[in-house]
Amino acid sequence: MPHTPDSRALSREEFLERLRALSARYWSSHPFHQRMHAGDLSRAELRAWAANRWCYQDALPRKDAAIIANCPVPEVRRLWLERVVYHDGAVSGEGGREDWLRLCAALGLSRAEVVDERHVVPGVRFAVDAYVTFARTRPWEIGVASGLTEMFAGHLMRRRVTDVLAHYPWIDRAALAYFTTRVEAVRDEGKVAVDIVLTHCRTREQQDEAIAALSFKCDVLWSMLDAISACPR
Ligand SMILES: O=C(O)c1cc(C(=O)O)c2c(n1)C(=O)C(=O)c1cc(C(=O)O)[nH]c1-2
Repeated sequence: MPHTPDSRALSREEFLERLRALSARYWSSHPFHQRMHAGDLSRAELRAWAANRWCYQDALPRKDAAIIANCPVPEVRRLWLERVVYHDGAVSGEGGREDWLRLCAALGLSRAEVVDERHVVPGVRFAVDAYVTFARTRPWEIGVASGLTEMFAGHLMRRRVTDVLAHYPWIDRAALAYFTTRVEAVRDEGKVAVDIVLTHCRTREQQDEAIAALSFKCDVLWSMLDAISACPR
């Protein structure tokens, strides 16, 4: 489809600047994460966090598959498929979901009680469902934009590994494989996703929708931690 240049469109630099400005609303500044990084969470709180975040981890490949299903661009579908394989693993027993379950096991949660989601609170389920529905129902490039919180995630994950090892000595490094592995992937995936959004959101309307999508995603993550914070300590 030929593009008519939009005179109101932001330059790549301005657009990127507007997206990056949303880092102020990222969940790194949520009080629950701040308590986690300061070593103030009880074992019960860490377990509630891991069991609830499982819901998010489990939804990611479905969210990414929804973006693929909506996307008419083969090069983007090929790139995006790597995300599904990353989380589900190339074979059974591998991948991000399995690494998350290993972290849960190290925190004292059985596989069965995580996978059946008995500990997942309604606010987390609502937030995660909203994220998957967003990817299913919005244009594919706007779905990609909603995942751009990954631009902010690398720094937070690196700090998480250091802070968790320092403050919760009963958790060993092997249990944190999800994060130690994910840090590298997020850096590369983040660059790919930013480039896709900057390239495919060309009109001012699309750019504004992409910024709103990233804002929505900040709300999804923040709401998850609000709901997790209300779990018994
Ligand atoms: O630990 C974190 O703080 C964190 C944050 C995010 C994020 O910002 O959405 C993701 C992840 N981790 C993550 O591990 C991950 O696989 C991931 C995928 C996505 C996404 O929206 O597609 N976000 C994130």
